[in-house]
Amino acid sequence: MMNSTRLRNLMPLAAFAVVLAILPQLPIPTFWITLMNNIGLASLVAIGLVLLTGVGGLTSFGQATFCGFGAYLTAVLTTNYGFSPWLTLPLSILIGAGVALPLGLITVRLSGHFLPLGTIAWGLAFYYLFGKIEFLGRYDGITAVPPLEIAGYQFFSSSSIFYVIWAFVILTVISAQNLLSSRVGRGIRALRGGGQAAESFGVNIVRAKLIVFVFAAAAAALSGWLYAHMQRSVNPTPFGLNMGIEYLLMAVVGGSGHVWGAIFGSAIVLILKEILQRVMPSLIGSGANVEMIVFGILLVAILQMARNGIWPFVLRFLPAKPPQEIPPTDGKLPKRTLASPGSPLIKVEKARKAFGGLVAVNDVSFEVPAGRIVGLIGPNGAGKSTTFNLITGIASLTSGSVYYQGEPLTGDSPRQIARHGIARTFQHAKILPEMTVLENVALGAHLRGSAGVFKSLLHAERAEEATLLTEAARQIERVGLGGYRDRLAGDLALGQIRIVEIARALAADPAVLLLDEPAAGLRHGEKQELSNLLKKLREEGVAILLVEHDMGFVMGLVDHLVVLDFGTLIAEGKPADVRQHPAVVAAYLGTAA
Ligand SMILES: Nc1ncnc2c1ncn2[C@@H]1O[C@H](COP(=O)(O)OP(=O)(O)OP(=O)(O)O)[C@@H](O)[C@H]1O
Repeated sequence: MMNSTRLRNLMPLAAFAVVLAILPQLPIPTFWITLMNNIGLASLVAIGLVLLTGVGGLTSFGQATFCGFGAYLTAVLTTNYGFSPWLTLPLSILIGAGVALPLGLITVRLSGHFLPLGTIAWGLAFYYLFGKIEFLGRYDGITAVPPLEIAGYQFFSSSSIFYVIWAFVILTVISAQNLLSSRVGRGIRALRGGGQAAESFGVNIVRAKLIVFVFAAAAAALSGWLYAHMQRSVNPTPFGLNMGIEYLLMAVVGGSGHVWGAIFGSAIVLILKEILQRVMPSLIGSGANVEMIVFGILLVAILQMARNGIWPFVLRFLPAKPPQEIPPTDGKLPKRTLASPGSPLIKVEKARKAFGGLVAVNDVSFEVPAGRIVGLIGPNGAGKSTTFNLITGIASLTSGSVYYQGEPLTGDSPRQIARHGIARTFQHAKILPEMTVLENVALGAHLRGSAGVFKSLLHAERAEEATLLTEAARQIERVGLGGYRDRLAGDLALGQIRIVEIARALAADPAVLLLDEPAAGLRHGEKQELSNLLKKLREEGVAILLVEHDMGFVMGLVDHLVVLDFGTLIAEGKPADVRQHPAVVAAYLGTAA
């Protein structure tokens, strides 16, 4: 059964499909239909780029190459070997994805400007490769590619292939939206925030990047396949670096974070180019190629006015998205059996972290037992957050060990550590501001779901997704933010954002909770509620490690205190004893004690 949110989400798509269906029937010059076809082909590539660049944060100038693989494959197989184009359709998509996989494995790990440079390199290399191979007709390419055909009907005319192209665009929009709104998609969307929070909740960052990379390449290869059968010839020119740059421009102008922005951006860029190519020569005289200069200036002006592209601007005039409806479910998520209170869960043994000459954590040892709250305190720069990062695998130990139930965690990635049920919040909150509170918290439950990319593309994971969202909503209620469930997380006050982080950690069904300054920015009453929640979690058997500067909050809550100063453990024990400790009074508590 389709829920009403999903029905409402499908309405614009349905309206768009109806307009498209009518369009070729109207007395429109063929020229405009051909332009629409080109917009459709470009939209496919740009939708891939929205996922890759806008959502995943990976810039690629090389998408035209994947169009080339799709186009050349079908051109060769249909002309030389008599394959049916419908048979080459999956093969073209597969070759795009197949080439993207090793290329992605090499390039997505590159950070900063190396990735865009890498995409430029392959964009150039493959253009020359296509042009040099005898078998591919060198720079002349391959001609006499057959048109698409169904039951004897050949899609020769612009207005007939129009339907095929736009049917594929709509299918690609649906699958892109399905992917983005799934568990896998939340992991992909979290890449923009740097990925650290996502990794701490079990998202495989490299895999998430590869998924968008392969999706974008497959969409581009599909565009190439359609191009070959629309044009009925292929040569290297449309698959070079110039086109790669133009596709990226389309995604950025449209609004690179939005699937609809891709279609919008493709339309703006191609229509603008077309109009300028017609108008400018008659205004200035032909031969000077002035239209490209004006085109460039106009695009820069558009981006100056709308930095995030034009689609977000259009969205302001459209009705606001309705709150996400969670379909009723009686599905259950796996739940962890917690260890008996008092049994040691986390053991930090002679943990040491040196940043060059600075020893941030100096051979520190302590334990965090199940059903206990341990406070980790110390002056600014004492090494508390670094200790957190050592336990959760974000920073690597210089020496020493961290154990979970006697098992060493040393060398494990944050993702592997999260699997044990070790969940955390961050000192500098790492929420995803453009995702709702519900989506942010659902990211915490990532490891409790298992649906993969194919199920997500087809939206066949709806039962599991409903249980994940129900769990996220339950945790949001639990921390008292029920009224903010559908708000964008970035719109919340800092104190509330910290509480969202706690809800996200709780959605992971944690055995150990590491909270980095959770009370910062909270009002008195809110601190009281947080304190009650943490006490309740302790009763349930959760082990809590708490870094906090608010001594009133810490003293009334923790069972055991560990005090660091300049990276060294200077005292530990019951709060009442530790606050009397001369070294602690001298180093940290002073008059606050
Ligand atoms: N990535 C890093 N590179 C170099 N030095 C670092 C790095 N991270 C932390 N440090 C240094 O290590 C020391 C401990 O920092 P840490 O953030 O762990 O302290 P803290 O006790 O959490 O302090 P605060 O209460 O101010 O957050 C500081 O001197 C800090 O400057």
